[in-house]
Amino acid sequence: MNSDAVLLLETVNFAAEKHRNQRRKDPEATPYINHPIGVARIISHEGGVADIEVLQAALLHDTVEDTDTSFAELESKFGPIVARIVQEVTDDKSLSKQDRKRQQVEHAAHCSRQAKVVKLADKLYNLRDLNRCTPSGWTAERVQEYFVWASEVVKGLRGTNYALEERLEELFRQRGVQL
Ligand SMILES: Nc1nc2c(ncn2[C@@H]2O[C@H](COP(=O)(O)OP(=O)(O)O)[C@@H](OP(=O)(O)OP(=O)(O)O)[C@H]2O)c(=O)[nH]1
Ligand SMILES: [Mn+2]
Repeated sequence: MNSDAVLLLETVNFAAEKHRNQRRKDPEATPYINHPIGVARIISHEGGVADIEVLQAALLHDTVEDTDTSFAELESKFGPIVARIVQEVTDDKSLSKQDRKRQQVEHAAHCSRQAKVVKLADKLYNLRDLNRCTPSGWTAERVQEYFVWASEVVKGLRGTNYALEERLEELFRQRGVQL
């Protein structure tokens, strides 16, 4: 039995159940699970990273932030390393939105390499999604502000994965945003 394959299916199934009632903000209300699956896929397919714990953390990365999942639950099901990576990429929801955004910029450089890979792929997925279509209710200015803020976060993540950083740089360049 290929235990990595079994583990990944357990993880993606857990994430799918947790995000089952959630939709993306695009006009078609795409199932939310497309996002964590896409982030994990960017890491393996484009980043060339096959670290099972990083791929699991990518699949789980929004479960605590956006569903009823706790870190204790992740730790008991998937172990301390996966739970720690998810914790590193989870915003503190008790803070105001402005403080959360500022904290991401400040914390990026202090994350582990594993967490940095997840954060790079998360930003890459979301920026591509913004290029694909505008979330309901977002103005062009809000989209541009997200690019500018994301570039500030990505600055702290540099030196982690050349392929992902190159692709992010190209997206920022297209928007006239200096990294
Ligand atoms: N581009 C895009 N984003 C969508 C869509 N639907 C949901 N999102 C999520 O919205 C978040 C970005 O929107 P914001 O307004 O900045 O954040 P908010 O969720 O705190 O309101 C991202 O969260 P995140 O993954 O936690 O990442 P981050 O905000 O920490 O970078 C992203 O995954 C969509 O259709 N397009
Ligand atoms: Mn995300």
